[in-house]
Amino acid sequence: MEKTKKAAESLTIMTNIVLPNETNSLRNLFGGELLAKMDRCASISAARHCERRVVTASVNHVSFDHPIPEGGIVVLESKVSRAFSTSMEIYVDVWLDDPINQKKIHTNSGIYTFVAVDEYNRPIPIPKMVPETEEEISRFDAALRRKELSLILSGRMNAADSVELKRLFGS
Ligand SMILES: CCCCCCCCCCCCCCCC(=O)SCCNC(=O)CCNC(=O)[C@H](O)C(C)(C)COP(=O)(O)OP(=O)(O)OC[C@H]1O[C@@H](n2cnc3c(N)ncnc32)[C@H](O)[C@@H]1OP(=O)(O)O
Repeated sequence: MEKTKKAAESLTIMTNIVLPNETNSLRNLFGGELLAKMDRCASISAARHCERRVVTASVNHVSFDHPIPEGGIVVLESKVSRAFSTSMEIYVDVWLDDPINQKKIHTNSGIYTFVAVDEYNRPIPIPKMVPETEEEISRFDAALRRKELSLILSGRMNAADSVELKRLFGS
C-alpha cells in the first residue's frame, strides 16, 4: 500500500528573538532575514514529510502584513500543505509573540515548494499527505492551482495545459 503521512507529522516550530544585526534601517526584522528563516523552517517540514534530502524549488508567495521589531519574539510554524509526485507545498505562518502583553500577531505567511532528491540530486517520489483539519483541507484543495500558477510563471507549463486555473477562470 502507498505510504501516506499526516500534515501534523511535518509540523515545525522555530522561535527566535530579533537581534540588531538582523534589522533594517527602521529597526524592524529585515525581509531577507525573514525569508531565510522561513526557508529553514519549511525545509525541515519537507524533510520530515518525505524523510529525504530536499531542495527549495520555488517561493510562490510571501506576505509582509506587520513589521517585526528588534527584540521581538518571532515564531515560525510550517507544515506540508500538499504532496505531489516528487514535490510538496509547504505553508509557513509567522507570528510576533508578545509574552508581556500576552498578544500574538500574525505577521507573515509564505508558500514554498520543495523537491525531494536522491544522492545525485534527481527528484524522487514522496509519500502522499492526508489533510485533517479544516485549514489543512482548505490549503490542500487550493495547492494544485498554486502549483500550476508557479509552473506557468516559471515557464515550466503552458497556460493552455492548466486544469485547475482554467476551471477557476472558466476558459
Ligand atoms: C543524508 C540526508 C539526511 C537529510 C535529513 C535532514 C534534512 C534536514 C533538512 C535539510 C534541508 C536543507 C534545505 C536546503 C534548502 C536549500 O537551500 S536548496 C538550495 C536552493 N535550491 C536549489 O538549489 C534547487 C536547484 N534546482 C534543482 O535542483 C532542480 O531544478 C529541482 C528543483 C530538483 C527540479 O528538478 P527538475 O529536474 O527540473 O525536476 P522536474 O521533474 O521537472 O520537477 C520536479 C518537481 O518539482 C516541481 N517543480 C519544479 N519547479 C517548480 C516550480 N517553480 N514551482 C512549482 N513546482 C515546481 C515539478 O512540478 C515536479 O513536481 P512533481 O509533479 O514531481 O511533484
